[in-house]
Amino acid sequence: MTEYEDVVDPAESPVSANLLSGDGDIEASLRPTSLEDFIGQPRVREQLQLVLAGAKKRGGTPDHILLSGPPGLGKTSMAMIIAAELGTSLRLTSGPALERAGDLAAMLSNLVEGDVLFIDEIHRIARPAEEMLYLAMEDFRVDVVVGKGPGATSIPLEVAPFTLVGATTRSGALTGPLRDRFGFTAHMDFYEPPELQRILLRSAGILGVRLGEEASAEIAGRSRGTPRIANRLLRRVRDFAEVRADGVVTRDIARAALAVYDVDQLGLDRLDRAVLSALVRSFGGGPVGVSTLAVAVGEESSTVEEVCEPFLVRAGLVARTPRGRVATAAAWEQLGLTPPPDAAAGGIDVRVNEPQHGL
Ligand SMILES: Nc1ncnc2c1ncn2[C@@H]1O[C@H](COP(=O)(O)OP(=O)(O)OP(=O)(O)O)[C@@H](O)[C@H]1O
Ligand SMILES: [Mg+2]
Repeated sequence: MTEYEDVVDPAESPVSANLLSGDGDIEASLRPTSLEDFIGQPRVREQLQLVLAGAKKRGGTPDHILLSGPPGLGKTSMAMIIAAELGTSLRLTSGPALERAGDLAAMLSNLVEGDVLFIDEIHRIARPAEEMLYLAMEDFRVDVVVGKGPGATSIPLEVAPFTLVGATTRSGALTGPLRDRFGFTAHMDFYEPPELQRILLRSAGILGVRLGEEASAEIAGRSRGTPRIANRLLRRVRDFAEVRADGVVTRDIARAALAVYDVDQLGLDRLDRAVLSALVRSFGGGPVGVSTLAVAVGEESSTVEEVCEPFLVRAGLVARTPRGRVATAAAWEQLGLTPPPDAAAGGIDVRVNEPQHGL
């Protein structure tokens, strides 16, 4: 599919479409490559800097690091930066790819001392591989089982000291033993508009887009706190500016382009609005379970839970309660409806099964 087809396809939303996947080469070219270069997440950056500098000073490998947060906030970029800062190589795999323990054993036995092993979507790792990972993380060895039944023997195998970097959009879905083996957890949070603005201006520089200050603020405000969305909107706005104007992205051009793509003032796209609308109109504002909501909008429950919901909660439109998801008064107003007198206020986030954890 060419860029142009991508642009005119009305079924594609630039916001949630492919949010869980990347955008290939362009995305790669926009990745920050050092901690210095990484915009936003000041706490995470400072904490990581200490973890890495401490390990370097001791001449050892740093503790295993877990990066958690919604999609598109820079977890993969950060994993690459960790390896770059350590001056080592990054071996990349993902939870779903590690279906059998043997897949992981092969990966682990190929590691060279100091390597960073990056496991994306680590919450989706299969149980046998996960159990092998415990041992590898703690003792830098694995037991490879050879044969079946009573004749099976387990052969211990040394693993070179490495640093595991795990990324997850659902840290609550990680088992306790796995979570406990990470020495440091970095919680990536949504970005503030001024940070997104800096990211946009940086990306525009790399892509050669003439982006004005006001236009960058306009796009930043509608990027749902997410750099990947900011970069994607920038590319869509650029198309608009090049096709319908002289290529310069002014605030008015940005506004007109975003209107074409159905991205509203809050940055909500069609799927977000469908979720809100189902919650309010079909379920009277809730409480309703996330899987029921997903069925109502014809989406995967994981997409609704990991892509839409974190931002709707953060925007104060949806509250998570132990009994299910509830529309806040702001959600009713967003849809142009009068909230019922008992509508929830924003900012409520009571999660029952997701333990909060730090170090
Ligand atoms: N702090 C940042 N500064 C500049 N660009 C960033 C930053 N964080 C992310 N990006 C941009 O956003 C894009 C998405 O980042 P990345 O792939 O690292 O996210 P992710 O958290 O791994 O997402 P997912 O959970 O979907 O895998 C990158 O291509 C990069 O260009
Ligand atoms: Mg990623």
